[in-house]
Amino acid sequence: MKKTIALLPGDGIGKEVVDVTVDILKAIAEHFHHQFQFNYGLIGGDAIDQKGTPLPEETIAICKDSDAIILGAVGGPKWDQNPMELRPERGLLALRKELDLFANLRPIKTFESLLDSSPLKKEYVDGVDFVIVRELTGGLYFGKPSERIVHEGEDAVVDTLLYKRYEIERILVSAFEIASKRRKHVTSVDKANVLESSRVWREVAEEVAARYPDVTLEHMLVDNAAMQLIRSPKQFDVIVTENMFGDILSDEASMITGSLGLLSSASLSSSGLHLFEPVHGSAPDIAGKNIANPIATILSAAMMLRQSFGLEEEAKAIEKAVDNVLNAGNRTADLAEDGKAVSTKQIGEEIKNALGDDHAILNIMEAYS
Ligand SMILES: NC(=O)c1ccc[n+]([C@@H]2O[C@H](COP(=O)([O-])OP(=O)(O)OC[C@H]3O[C@@H](n4cnc5c(N)ncnc54)[C@H](O)[C@@H]3O)[C@@H](O)[C@H]2O)c1
Ligand SMILES: CC(C)[C@H](C(=O)O)[C@@H](O)C(=O)O
Ligand SMILES: [Mg+2]
Repeated sequence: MKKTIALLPGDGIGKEVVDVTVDILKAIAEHFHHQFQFNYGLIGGDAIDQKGTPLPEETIAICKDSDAIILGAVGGPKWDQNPMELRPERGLLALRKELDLFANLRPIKTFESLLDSSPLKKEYVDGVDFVIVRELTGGLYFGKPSERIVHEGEDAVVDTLLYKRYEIERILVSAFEIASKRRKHVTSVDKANVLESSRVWREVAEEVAARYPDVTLEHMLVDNAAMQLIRSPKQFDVIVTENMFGDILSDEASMITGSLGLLSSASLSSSGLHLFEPVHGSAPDIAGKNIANPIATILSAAMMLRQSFGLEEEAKAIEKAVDNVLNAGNRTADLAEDGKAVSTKQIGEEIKNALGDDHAILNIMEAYS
C-alpha cells in the first residue's frame, strides 16, 4: 500500500516524539511491505519564526495533498506574549477548523503493566476502557466575539460559546456510532443547570439517542463528571462533550493511565482526511532533553493506520509492541522510578525492535500455516 503522510512536528517535545514515531512507521512499512511517503510541514512557533504565521498556506496544502496527518505539539514560552493571532496554538486551531476535524477521539485505557503508575488505587483503574469524544471545531474555542470590549462603560472581556445545531448533532452521532460498537453506553457531559448551549445539547442528545435504541444515554453535569472520573472511572464507556470540557476532562483522565504521555488521539473529519496527535502539549519543561514519553504519539500513529488506512494488523503490531516494551519494564521519566528511566529514543528503539519480534513470529506462523 502506498500512502502519503503529512508530518507536523511543531514545537518542544513535538519534534522528539514525532521523530521516534516516524522511525516506527518506517519499520512498519518495511515489515509489511508498504510505501509511506512523509511530507514535513511547519506549524506553531517554528512556523511563526520562519514564515511569520502559525499556519502557513503551504502547510495546509501539504496536509490536503496527504492521506493522513500526524502532529506533535505546538506552543512554548517563547511565543506566550505574542498577540493572539500570532500564538502557536492558533495554528493548530486554524488547521482543525480548515480541515473540519470536528470529532476528537481520546481513548483512555489502562495498561496492565502500569496499574501501579496511576495516582489512583489499582482496583479503581484496573480495566478502565473508555473514549472521550470531544467536539473540536466549535464552542468556546471558536465563537465570536472573543475580545476585550468596553461594556457598560467598564473595561470588559467577552468569549462566546457558539454552536450550530448540526455541529452538536454530528458529534453526538459520532459518539453513538462509537458506543454502538462498544459497551453501548453514552455519557453526555454538559452544564445544563447553567448554560443554554448545554440545554440545547441535551435536547439534541435525546433526539439522537432515539435513533440508537440499543445504546443508553446518560446526562452528567461537567463538575460531577470531573469527580466521577476519579471516583469510579470504570463506569464510563463513551463520554461526549463540548470542546473545552473535553480538553479539560481528557487531561484529567490521563492520570487514570499514569501519564499524559500515554494518551493518543484522532481528530476526524467527514472528508476522510484525519489528523492524529497526542493529547499532551509541547512540554517546555522537558523539551530538548530526550526524556519525553513518545508512546502517545506512537499510539496515535497506530490509530492512523487503523482509521485512515484500514491497516488493522499493522496497528495491532504497534500496540502489541508498546505493551511488550512496557511489560518488559521500560519506562520513560514520567513513569520511571528515580534513576531507572530510559530515554525517548531508547524506548522508541525498544518498540521498534519489539515490532520486529512480533512480525518475525507472524512470519514463522505464516511459514507453518
Ligand atoms: N495539542 C497541542 O499541541 C497542545 C496540547 C496542550 C498544550 N499545548 C501547548 O503546550 C505548551 C505547554 O503546555 P502545558 O505545560 O500546559 O501542557 P503539556 O501537555 O505540554 O505539559 C503538561 C505536563 O505534562 C508533562 N508532559 C506532557 N507530555 C509529556 C510526555 N509526552 N512525556 C512526559 N511528560 C509529558 C509536561 O512535562 C508537563 O509537566 C503550551 O504552549 C500549550 O499551549 C499544546
Ligand atoms: C493547544 C491547545 C489549543 C489544544 C486545545 O486546547 O485544544 C490542546 O490543549 C489540546 O488538547 O489539543
Ligand atoms: Mg488540551
